[in-house]
Amino acid sequence: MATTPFIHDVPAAEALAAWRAACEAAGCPRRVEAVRLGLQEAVGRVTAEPVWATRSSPSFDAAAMDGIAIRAAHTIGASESTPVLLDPADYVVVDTGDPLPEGFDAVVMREDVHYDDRRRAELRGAVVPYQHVRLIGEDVSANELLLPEGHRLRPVDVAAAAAAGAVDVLVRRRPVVAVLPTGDEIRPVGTEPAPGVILDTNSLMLAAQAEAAGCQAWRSDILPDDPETIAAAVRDAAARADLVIIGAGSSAGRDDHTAGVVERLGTLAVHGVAVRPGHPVVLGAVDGTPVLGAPGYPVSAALTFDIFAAPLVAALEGAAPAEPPRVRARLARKLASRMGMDDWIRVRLGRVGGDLVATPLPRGAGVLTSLVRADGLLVVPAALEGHHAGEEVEIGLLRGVGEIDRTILAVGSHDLVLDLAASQIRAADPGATLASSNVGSLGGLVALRDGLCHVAGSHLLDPESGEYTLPYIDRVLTGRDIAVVRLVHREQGLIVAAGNPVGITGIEDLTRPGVRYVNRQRGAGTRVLLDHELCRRGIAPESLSGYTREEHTHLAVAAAIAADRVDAGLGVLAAARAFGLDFVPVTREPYDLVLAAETLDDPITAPLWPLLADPTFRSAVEALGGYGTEDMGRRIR
Ligand SMILES: Nc1nc2c(c(=O)[nH]1)N[C@H]1C(S)=C(S)[C@@H](COP(=O)(O)OP(=O)(O)OC[C@H]3O[C@@H](n4cnc5c(N)ncnc54)[C@H](O)[C@@H]3O)O[C@H]1N2
Ligand code: MOO
Repeated sequence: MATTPFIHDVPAAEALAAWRAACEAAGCPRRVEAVRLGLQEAVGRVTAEPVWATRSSPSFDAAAMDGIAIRAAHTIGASESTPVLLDPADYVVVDTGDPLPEGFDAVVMREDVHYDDRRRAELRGAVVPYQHVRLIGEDVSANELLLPEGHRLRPVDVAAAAAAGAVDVLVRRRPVVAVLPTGDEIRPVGTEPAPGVILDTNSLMLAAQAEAAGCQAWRSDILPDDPETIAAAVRDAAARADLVIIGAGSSAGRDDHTAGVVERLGTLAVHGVAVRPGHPVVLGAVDGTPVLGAPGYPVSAALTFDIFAAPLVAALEGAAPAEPPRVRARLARKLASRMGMDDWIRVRLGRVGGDLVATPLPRGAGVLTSLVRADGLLVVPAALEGHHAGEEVEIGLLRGVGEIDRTILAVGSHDLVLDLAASQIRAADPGATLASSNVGSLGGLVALRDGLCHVAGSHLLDPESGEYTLPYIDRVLTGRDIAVVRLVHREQGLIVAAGNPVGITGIEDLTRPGVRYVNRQRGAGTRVLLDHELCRRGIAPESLSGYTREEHTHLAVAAAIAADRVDAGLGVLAAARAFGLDFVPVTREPYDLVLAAETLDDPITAPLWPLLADPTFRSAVEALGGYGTEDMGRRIR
């Protein structure tokens, strides 16, 4: 196939099939070689031939209980009122696992045997033949098929194989995966960050993904964006590996050489798939070895491995690729998706009122934490424009349902105290999780109304009454039995660069020419607060340069100031401190947790309440700066 000036959008399944066909045509081996391994080394490997039992297990009739071996016929007619007495010659004391003595056909548990003073055994019930006897071959019989070919061995499999007479098994060797990071801007992990420097986090991840998929992985040095160097490295790797992964350079930039190199050295089967993230993927073969060009963005790289590399290496081992368990969940909010591309959406999951709820995480291909925090993956197929809020969707699980069922979903305004609480809850109970997602205070109350979270974090000022949050509850959650638990009081103010170089002294200064402001998103309590402060002073929002520029968290506001993209933003003192910035106080406000009253007694939220009463936690919160914990945990409604 000829290279096009730009990449195609081949559907994922078609791309995989085209890659397979190209690999076959290029003479890539269908399977890696088989090796014989001792059972203790074979777990995780895939069988290269069936395992037949050469021995029965048990290999003799065995007592299944501690007690006595008897002849069942001797007990006919025995009952509570007409017990049978067996002479010592008519029974043999046996322990679990002992061979059944010759001529005996049943075992009676010692609990059911009474002896008289002449050591006669009294039995108060009839016994059927082979009671408590494990017959020859009960587990497995000689000549039975124990494990088929293409089976990934688990601990139970090797134990059963050993019991059935095996000492070793013929399995596929681990496929070898070579990872070749490329890019002039890429530096090894551990290098000091500087503008333009990107740490090579992808090769760490891709190699680990390969190992987790059962392969042996190695990484080359980071290669410069030079086609000759990359070509030489690919040839070298192709000679030594079963799959070569070239990191980055997959797209259409001036320094993107992956597709060109693959085409020049061998076959370029696919460049560009209808998958996002992962769009510019390169699939081909060089010198009889499959080659995958993984896009540079970390989420794209990770998903590309799962979608394309994992099935390929599983096929090399002769096994089916691992499939995540699937569940159905309700979507917490509307999800738009571009037609023509499979959209891989990372989601958080939690169980609210019996239903699993999926909250989409940030979608950027560079937002690796979206995969870190994800409980599952939702694929919006190319044919769909997205999903409605509340629609039931299918999710591939990345975490156990048990853990998900113990996740407190906090949705609403972001506060650092929630992050601290999340880490403390996990430290105290490894099975419990607090997951907070930030949609602003109002968004949190709406999510609570719609049954999409357990707890909403809110600090919404009602300008008319001067009260926080409660008036909004009456409006948004009308008629519901709602509890409000105070979390903290906190200092809100203007975050400014260290040393306050622009000389901001208060809200009025935000209108000064040249002062660049960064706002919070609509529905965020901090934005409501700004609007209130502007209104009180008769300042029009349009007179702030940057009123429409939005960030979604206090920390993101602080980060923008630290990077000198803007001069000021309203936020909490703790966020200013976290970035070593200055702070001009504006007000002190309460931040509350809003929840359905019945949720107070829900076992899911149980880990939260003792934490709020814990003096150590309170001191840790105060140490963040700008927080008052005097009312922490007090129910104010
Ligand atoms: N004009 C277009 N530009 C881009 C397109 C497009 O269709 N047209 N596609 C975008 C998409 S989608 C993706 S995905 C990326 C793919 O980029 P490349 O594979 O060419 O990779 P680079 O441009 O070299 O890097 C992208 C990004 O990833 C970082 N990176 C690279 N290597 C590593 C590594 N080992 N560890 C961590 N991060 C890495 C790199 O520094 C860049 O930030 O292209 C878009 N552009
Ligand atoms: O397709 Mo790219 O891989 O979205 O980021």
